[in-house]
Amino acid sequence: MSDFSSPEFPHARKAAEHPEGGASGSAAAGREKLIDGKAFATALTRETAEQVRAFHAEHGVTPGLAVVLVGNDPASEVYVRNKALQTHRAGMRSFMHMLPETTSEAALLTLVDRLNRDPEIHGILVQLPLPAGVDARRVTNAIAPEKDVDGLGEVNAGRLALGLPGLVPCTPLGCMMLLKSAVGKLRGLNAVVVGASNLVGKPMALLLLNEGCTVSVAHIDTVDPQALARTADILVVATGHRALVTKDWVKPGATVIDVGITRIPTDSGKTKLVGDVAFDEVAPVAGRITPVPGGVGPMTIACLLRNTLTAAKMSVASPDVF
Ligand SMILES: Nc1nc(=O)c2c([nH]1)NC[C@@H]1CN(c3ccc(C(=O)N[C@@H](CCC(=O)O)C(=O)O)cc3)C=[N+]21
Ligand SMILES: [Mg+2]
Repeated sequence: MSDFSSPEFPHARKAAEHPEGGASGSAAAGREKLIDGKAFATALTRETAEQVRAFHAEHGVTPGLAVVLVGNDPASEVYVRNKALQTHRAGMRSFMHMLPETTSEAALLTLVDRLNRDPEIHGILVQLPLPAGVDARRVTNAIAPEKDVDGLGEVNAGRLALGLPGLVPCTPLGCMMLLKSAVGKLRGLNAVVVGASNLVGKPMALLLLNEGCTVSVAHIDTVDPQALARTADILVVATGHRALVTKDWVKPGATVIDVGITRIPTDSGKTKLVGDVAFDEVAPVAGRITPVPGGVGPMTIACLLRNTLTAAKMSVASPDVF
């Protein structure tokens, strides 16, 4: 069971001490500055796989994750591609529901209800965004709280706000693990979160607050987000605007976590992923920084698997949480 007020991150040391495990990003930045999310995620998933084996040996249960993808949003497809691979790598079962763009809200609610009742499924994730005309809040909230591995339903979101144990949204959880690994003690530090989405910005701010940071959130109506960002010891950027954060936004020595993923075309006619941070100019100023790709993205998936295992454990333990 994860605990918002004192999460334990057993691999923090491992990943921090072995940052050479295949991160991308600018070599000029100095590899010691890079926070290697990919290596950290690999270690975390390896540990999850071990726990899945032990859990199966004890209870005869294999954790199962259902993913519902409606339409063909490119960001969601990146996620699905990596997720299916990792789920099997962790020894879990994966149930994929790829539905057409025209799927109705009623059909989605019926599917979620069926998944809620299915004893082989311990985690349910409905990929966002959902098509216009579908009430995403209604669908997300229909997921049973004990299977809500995205942590986006009202029960888990409320528990996070109250500092109680629950299922924590995967991307913010992954960011917290990377921060603990890179920074160590967070208590008393100034943290600025740029972006206030329900998926990342808001839960991120709450996790940082629960760790004793002084937290500010910059959003679309913030008058001078750059000046606010410059006060940050910890800067988390999750806006979806590529290269928004330039070196003038960053206090020297700050730890920078880049949650953005935008796919852009390259000169050679291929595509590549870029973040919300102008990496090449920010990296020399920052104390530590996550690359894109190879930073937060892999951690999101590793945390989804970890949450699915947590949900499976709760299903056999008659939890007092929900
Ligand atoms: N309900 C819901 N929950 C989500 O968490 C959610 C979602 N919907 N919809 C889509 C976004 C996007 N997202 C990603 C997660 C990992 C990578 C990822 O693995 N990134 C690799 C990609 C490498 C590559 O393919 O090139 C990296 O950054 O290194 C990407 C994107 C989760 N999302
Ligand atoms: Mg929980």
